[in-house]
Amino acid sequence: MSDRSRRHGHRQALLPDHHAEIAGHAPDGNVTPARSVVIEFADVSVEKNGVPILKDITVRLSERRIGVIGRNGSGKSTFARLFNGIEAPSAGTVTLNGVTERKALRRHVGFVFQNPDNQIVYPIVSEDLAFGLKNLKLPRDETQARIDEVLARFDLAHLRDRFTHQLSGGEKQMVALAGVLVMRPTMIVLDEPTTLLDLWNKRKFMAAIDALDEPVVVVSHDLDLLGHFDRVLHIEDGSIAGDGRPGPVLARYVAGSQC
Ligand SMILES: Nc1ncnc2c1ncn2[C@@H]1O[C@H](COP(=O)(O)OP(=O)(O)OP(=O)(O)O)[C@@H](O)[C@H]1O
Repeated sequence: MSDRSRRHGHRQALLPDHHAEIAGHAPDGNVTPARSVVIEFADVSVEKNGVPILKDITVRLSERRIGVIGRNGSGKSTFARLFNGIEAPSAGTVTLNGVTERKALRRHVGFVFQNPDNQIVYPIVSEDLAFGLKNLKLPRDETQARIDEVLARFDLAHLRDRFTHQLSGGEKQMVALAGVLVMRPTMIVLDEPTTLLDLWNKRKFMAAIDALDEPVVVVSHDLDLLGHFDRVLHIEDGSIAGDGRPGPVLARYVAGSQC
């Protein structure tokens, strides 16, 4: 399997069956009030080539907006990738509302990468959005309705028939997010999603994130993005060094960075 197809696996794998039951989307696709989403890491460690990357992480997350901060190489991306099973724990378990199997986690957790070029596969926006839906074998009308809905939701209808390679960085990141949302995931994890965006697109993208009903986990070095979140985790050297409301966690993190 190529790197690219591995990266896209999560989009293909998002299927509606269990998702309907967890996220509160009725089988006909209509959204009902979501019941709470709880993800639990129990004694989770990740080791690569004998190097401990994450060390015995135990945490229970149920907030709607969770930020993850930490120094370069501290283990944030590895932590983020565990949510939807792109990464496997070497020890311990990750459980989302009772679901632990990695393939099943992929069905429930959408993942947005830092660089949308790693996420967008097809040359036309509407084709790209249809890509993950193909596996669902939905009637054509339903596929088109979902695409129209997600484009309308983010004011992107004008991009429907555009070449993806001609989009601006901000437009690409919005299309990448739409490609995840069209699969109606239970929750969404974003790994440094605004790094490539200018100030305007960053604000627009984060406004879109704030508007989501789905629970969201955002890994970011941009502390301004996380100030209004419900909870922030500070990862340091593979462990959770800070956890709580953004104010105190971010303040301690900033204080710790002073030379
Ligand atoms: N296959 C591997 N073998 C050994 N070490 C690895 C391997 N893959 C990743 N690492 C190390 O794991 C650590 C954590 O990586 P990770 O990408 O999770 O960090 P991060 O906090 O997201 O960093 P950044 O902010 O720079 O993106 C890094 O030190 C990285 O070099």
